[in-house]
Amino acid sequence: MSTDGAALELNGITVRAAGRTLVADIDWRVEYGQHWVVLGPNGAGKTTMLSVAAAVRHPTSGTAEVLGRRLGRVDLRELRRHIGLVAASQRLVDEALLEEEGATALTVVLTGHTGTSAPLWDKYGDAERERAHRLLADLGCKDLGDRPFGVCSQGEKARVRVARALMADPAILLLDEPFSGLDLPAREDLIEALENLAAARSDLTTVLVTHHLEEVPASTTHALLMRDTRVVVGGPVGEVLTGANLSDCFGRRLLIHPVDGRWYARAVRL
Ligand SMILES: Nc1ncnc2c1ncn2[C@@H]1O[C@H](COP(=O)(O)OP(=O)(O)OP(=O)(O)O)[C@@H](O)[C@H]1O
Repeated sequence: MSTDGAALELNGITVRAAGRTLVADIDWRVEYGQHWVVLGPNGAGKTTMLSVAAAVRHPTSGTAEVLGRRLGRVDLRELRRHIGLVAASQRLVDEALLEEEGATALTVVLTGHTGTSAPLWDKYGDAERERAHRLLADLGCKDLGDRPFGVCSQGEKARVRVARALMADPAILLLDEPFSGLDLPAREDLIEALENLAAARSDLTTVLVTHHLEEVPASTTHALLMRDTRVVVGGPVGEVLTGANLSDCFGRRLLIHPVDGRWYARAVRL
């Protein structure tokens, strides 16, 4: 896949459903190799916007180009092969099936190669198995290969999901609230794994949707803040993650503390 132009370019996109506007007039450009975080209150439109970026839904108006392909003019299934997506909405069906079958963590990662919710064994040779093992190791869970996915902890599952999304060697990795339900050590392990991934694969583009500033990896290069269906501000992370911008975005006076490349937030008590 060519890496000319932007990894993602949304021009004036609006998404409407059931008589409501879910996102309105969004302009957003993500260059290859950038690592974005998208923050904003519940219902701001983050997941809706990410579903356009993931080539899962079309905008109602405006244009969306993902990896240089214009949505509406390309085969979405083919395009999705180049997009790694980790999102609760997309995982429910797949994972229930895999857990029922007693699939191991390695098998779950292998299914990322075929983009299927069941393993297609004749498609996985030694090279794919080696790659799946390597990805598990890269995500800090090299000993999990033989463990049934169903018994893995929430933190282990979260990292296996990222390994699965990377199995098809995507050009862009989209993560929608990958930290939800994780305890503090599991969250920190996943953040470290994402930072290591960014360091190891300089060509990979990532977009992370999260609710918590504490979950923004130090490898993040850019931030987009959303509120009420719209973008409040987007740009280099150091310029965007300020107390003034986040207070504006969340509608509360917030203080932001950058520490060692990470960020912490708290409300100002009146
Ligand atoms: N298919 C749909 N039909 C009607 N309303 C929808 C649909 N999908 C989403 N919405 C609504 O659109 C708004 C934006 O939803 P979205 O999931 O994009 O927000 P979000 O910023 O990701 O929120 P959260 O942080 O709570 O996950 C919400 O009010 C949601 O209820």
